Amino acid sequence: MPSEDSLRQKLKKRTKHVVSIPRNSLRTKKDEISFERNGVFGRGNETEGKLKKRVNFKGKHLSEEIEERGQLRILDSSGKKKGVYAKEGRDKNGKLEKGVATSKKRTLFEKGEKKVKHGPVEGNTDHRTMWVPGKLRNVGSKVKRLTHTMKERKQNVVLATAKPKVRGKEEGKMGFFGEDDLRNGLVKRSREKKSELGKRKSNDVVSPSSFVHKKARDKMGLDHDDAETLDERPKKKKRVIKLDPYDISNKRLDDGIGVNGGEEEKEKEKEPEKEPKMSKNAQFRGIQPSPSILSFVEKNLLGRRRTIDLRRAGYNIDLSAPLDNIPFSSSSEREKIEENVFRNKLEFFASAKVSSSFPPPSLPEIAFAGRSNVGKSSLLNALTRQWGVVRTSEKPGLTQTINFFKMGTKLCLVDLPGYGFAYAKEEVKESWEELVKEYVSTRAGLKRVCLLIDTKWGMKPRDHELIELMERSKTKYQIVLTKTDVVFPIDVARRAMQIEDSLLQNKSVVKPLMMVSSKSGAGIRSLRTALANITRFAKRL
Ligand SMILES: Nc1nc2c(ncn2[C@@H]2O[C@H](COP(=O)(O)OP(=O)(O)OP(=O)(O)O)[C@@H](O)[C@H]2O)c(=O)[nH]1
Ligand SMILES: [Mg+2]
Repeated sequence: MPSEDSLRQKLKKRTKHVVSIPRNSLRTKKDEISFERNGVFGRGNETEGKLKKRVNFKGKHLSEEIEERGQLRILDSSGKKKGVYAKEGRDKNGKLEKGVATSKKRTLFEKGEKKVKHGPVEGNTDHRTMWVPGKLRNVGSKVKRLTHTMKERKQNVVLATAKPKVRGKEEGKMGFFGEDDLRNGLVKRSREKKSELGKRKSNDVVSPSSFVHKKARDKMGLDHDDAETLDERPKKKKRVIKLDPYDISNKRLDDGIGVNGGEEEKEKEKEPEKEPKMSKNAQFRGIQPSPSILSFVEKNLLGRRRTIDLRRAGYNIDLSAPLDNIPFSSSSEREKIEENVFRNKLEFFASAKVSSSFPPPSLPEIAFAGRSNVGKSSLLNALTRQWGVVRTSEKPGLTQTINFFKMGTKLCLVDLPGYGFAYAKEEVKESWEELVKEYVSTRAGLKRVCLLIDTKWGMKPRDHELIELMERSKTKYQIVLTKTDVVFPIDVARRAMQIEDSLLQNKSVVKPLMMVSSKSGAGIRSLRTALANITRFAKRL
């Protein structure tokens, strides 16, 4: 077996040659130990081991080995950043650089981000490139921190306008930022906004990761879409003007409401009520006055009128109130009162706080009752045209006693205290009310009670109370609407119609309902005539 022996010897020689040659020349024992300490070989890097084997097998010189290692490390460095830096600490001869491959270097490994601050390893730009994403991440986080407040302020705008445009590569790139942002926590409101956007684009969503990226892009506000912004704006509501079908207050009387045969009235009556429950105001606006009332309102120029209308109607508007003069009359003519009774001087002769103080009934009496401030005292002055005899006031509750006034020797006018709201104590007001009730229900010689109702407000519960009382005591009463000058003519007619309808069943009420204005004098003449007739047929007591 000489051939076998020779082969073995050859093999031994080869093995010795490979192992013995390079160690002393390229690497000292110290270096080896330091490498092991640094953990390059000690970590059992598989790639390193393979490389070593392969190089040894190829029988190359170790200087070449190092060079080759350097190349391979660059290729290998994609997932082994630490290893790359450790290896960077060597020079071309395989020795470690001063202060790099030592413990300082190790600390740099541990604080990965600091490496960038110290600068990349010389002569290895590829490795610097490796850390670019990390660097960007740092920059991104810093920017995020600095602009955090600003983002919060502008968040709504950014989120509303953010829309992912590009996918694939860019999406992956953006993932760095998006994940960072998500880690740092998103504001609740932004999540809600983005979820809305996500919902809207549910068809586009491919995977949860892409959704995360999209959210991140939304947050960063990198992509903008104007169309999206427009969609996010709150839509303006269209203004809807509701028309009250019953409100005809804007219509003028000469528009023919109810006057021209009342065709519209009939049509409206046929129509079934769409709204079963109407407000009181709507009900009032739905009242259709009778033609007789409307013509009376027009004839007496009742309601709020323009001065030009009064002038055209022939009234001398230069005369002081009341304007109950006849058309085209002069100042002297105004002094004439057609009714003999009201031409007499008005004289106060008695007042009573209690029924026992009432003067003995010697003349036919006409009393003026109503709520406080309704214009009772003013009407007395207007009727007699003797302003100042009866005291009036803007303050409700001026008249606190029953005041008796004589009109010559034929008639007695009685001014009653008002009821309802007044500037007086409750007990006092109650006593007035009781006195009034007693007077209207028991007074002998009382021919008529003019129950005054404010045209604007209409009848109130206490008015109904008094009416019931007069109905029971069979006292004749007549409704007089006052202050007609403060409302529209159509509303005067409506109020008159409303009250007439409500009193249809009453027996003691005297018709027609009267409408006056002590200020303008409208309707005063008609009322005066109506009251004068009472004295004409009244028997002297
Ligand atoms: N616009 C307008 N105001 C009036 C009219 N009649 C009276 N007034 C005013 O209403 C207020 C009250 O008038 P009065 O006559 O004192 O009322 P009253 O019913 O006697 O009041 P009491 O004595 O408190 O019960 C006064 O400021 C009057 O000027 C009217 O026809 N038109
Ligand atoms: Mg009064």
